[in-house]
Amino acid sequence: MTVKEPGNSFKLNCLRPQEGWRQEGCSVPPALCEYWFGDMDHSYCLDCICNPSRKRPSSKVKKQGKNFFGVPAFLTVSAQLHLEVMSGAFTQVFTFGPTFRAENSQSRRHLAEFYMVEAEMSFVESLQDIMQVMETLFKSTTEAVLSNCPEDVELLHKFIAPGQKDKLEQMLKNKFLIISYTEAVEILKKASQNFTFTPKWGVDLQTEHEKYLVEYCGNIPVFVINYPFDLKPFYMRDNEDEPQHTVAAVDLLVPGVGELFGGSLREERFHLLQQRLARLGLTDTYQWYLDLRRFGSVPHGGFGMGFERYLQCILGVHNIKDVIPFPRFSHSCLL
Ligand SMILES: NC(=O)C[C@H](N)C(=O)O
Repeated sequence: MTVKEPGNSFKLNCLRPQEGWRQEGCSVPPALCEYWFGDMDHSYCLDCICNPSRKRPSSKVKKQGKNFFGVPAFLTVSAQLHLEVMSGAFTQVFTFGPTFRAENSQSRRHLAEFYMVEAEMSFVESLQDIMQVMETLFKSTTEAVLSNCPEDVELLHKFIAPGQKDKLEQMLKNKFLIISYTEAVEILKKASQNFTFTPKWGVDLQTEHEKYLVEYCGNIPVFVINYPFDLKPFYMRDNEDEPQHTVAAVDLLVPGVGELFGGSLREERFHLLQQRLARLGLTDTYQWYLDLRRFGSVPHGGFGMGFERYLQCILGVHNIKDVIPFPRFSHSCLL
């Protein structure tokens, strides 16, 4: 392994297919499964990669020929909607599979193809319940990785991210913090730091904002909850509050990476979902989703966690392209 000065810009090509990847990269999926099957009693669902409709423009990674399926098909951006169907039958479900996003980004945190762990739980009525599962998933998986391959994690920490071990310990031993989106914007407005994007209620948090918030919170992972209604997708549950109208959404921001998990309570109320889809002109596309509510639904919610970002977070690897053997990103699909 070639070791360069910490802080320099380097590629971990040597690590990708060798020990680091095999030990950490490969020990995470079993650790995740152990958590879901063992402690949580979730059912594993395989999801499909080709879907007939797209939820957001970023799913346009590749448009399949119309003739093959008879309808235009797109690569999946999330298994969530299918997991919602399955959670109606099996109560608690999860999946772990490839996900595609056509973000035109060269950033150190984005890939066009990545893996996501997604979970959906029925009879969940508060964000608190979802955050509890996110926090235990993060902590128990990390503890399993640390106890299954301590030497390899130590080696990576020593040469790639000195100080990461202490940071990880802080994350594991402290309770994650919770702030609302509105509080987050207030904190950012009061910051002495000049941001490239001026923080403003109703506008998405940028990477620089997420970084500031995590540092402000003492480098402990922080849940940001209740985002503006107009910023979020149609399936998130309306908090029906005013004057600042929000939905029951939650993102978990972690040191060094920013957003690691995203989730929400889902809108299970037929009339509210129907109005929202109609306003967005999506009624026909999501008729099947609406039917899930039409014929009876239960309060439910879930989340997704980016697998490669999780590896970045626990190992302290700066660039996401260094935790995956064959990274795909805009204008790059090599090998
Ligand atoms: N399953 C989830 O809640 C993940 C969410 N659909 C996302 O795309 O981030």
